[in-house]
Amino acid sequence: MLEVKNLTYSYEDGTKALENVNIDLKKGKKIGIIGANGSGKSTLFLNMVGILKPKRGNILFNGEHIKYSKKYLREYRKKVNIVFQDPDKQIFYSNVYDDIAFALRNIGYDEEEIKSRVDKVLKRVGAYDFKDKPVHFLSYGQKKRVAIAGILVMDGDVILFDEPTSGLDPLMTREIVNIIEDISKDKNIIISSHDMNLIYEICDYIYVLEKGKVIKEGLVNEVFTEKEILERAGLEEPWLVKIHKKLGLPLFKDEEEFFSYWREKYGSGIDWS
Ligand SMILES: Nc1ncnc2c1ncn2[C@@H]1O[C@H](COP(=O)(O)OP(=O)(O)OP(=O)(O)O)[C@@H](O)[C@H]1O
Repeated sequence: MLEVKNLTYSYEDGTKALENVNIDLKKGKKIGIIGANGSGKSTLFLNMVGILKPKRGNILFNGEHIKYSKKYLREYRKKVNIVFQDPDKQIFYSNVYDDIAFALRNIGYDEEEIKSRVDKVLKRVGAYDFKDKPVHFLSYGQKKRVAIAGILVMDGDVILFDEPTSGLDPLMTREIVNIIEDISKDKNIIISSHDMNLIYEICDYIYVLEKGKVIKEGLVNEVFTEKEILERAGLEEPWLVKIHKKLGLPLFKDEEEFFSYWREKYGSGIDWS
């Protein structure tokens, strides 16, 4: 599994973007990295996938320090990969199918195997219907699905999502959330965002970044009830947390928790269906 140990990173111009950051993916299946603009989320992700190299500290995968040779990174990115915020950074081919097939062709799979794998991921992200379309005709949300499919087709272990819903309308946001939830059933995922509602809904363990430092980590319910920490990090409480607090209710993560609390307290007098 992936681990970040005492990571410090500074850019060429001297900006210290990360300082002594520790992240352990074993702590949750769906890890959230939250922080305001410029807090270091993207820098952290770029270090985790080996695009940037730590000035101090290490990235460990399955207990071993990652290496920075081309050969090592090619193998590493079959296991750990990133879906960038901007899908245009990720899509290189003018045709959807070819773009997703690219990595598999590079590895040397035969075309039959490639077709079966590509079709499978296209269906999984709801992009099968436009698989033969030129990429420049796709909407932003459709490109986002193609970018996710391009990573998913590698069938790795860990996927990092950098601001996965930024720039999407509510309907497309919901669809991307559903795709991420589905992917998280068989992969470890890590999501960076300043959308607290999204992180609250999806993630189980959270790290809060402020000016390159982790100022808090913990289970969702522990982190999101700490208003001062969120304010310090320049973030807002999720709307659901605000409502819980106003109503004096304990913090429920999902409908199931809410209904079982309600049934226990008030019996089954109300028909919620
Ligand atoms: N190439 C670069 N050269 C110099 N400084 C940089 C570079 N990229 C990022 N930074 C700086 O590093 C710090 C962390 O930036 P980073 O992009 O990692 O934050 P972020 O949390 O991802 O922000 P956002 O939410 O806006 O994407 C900021 O102060 C930023 O200005």
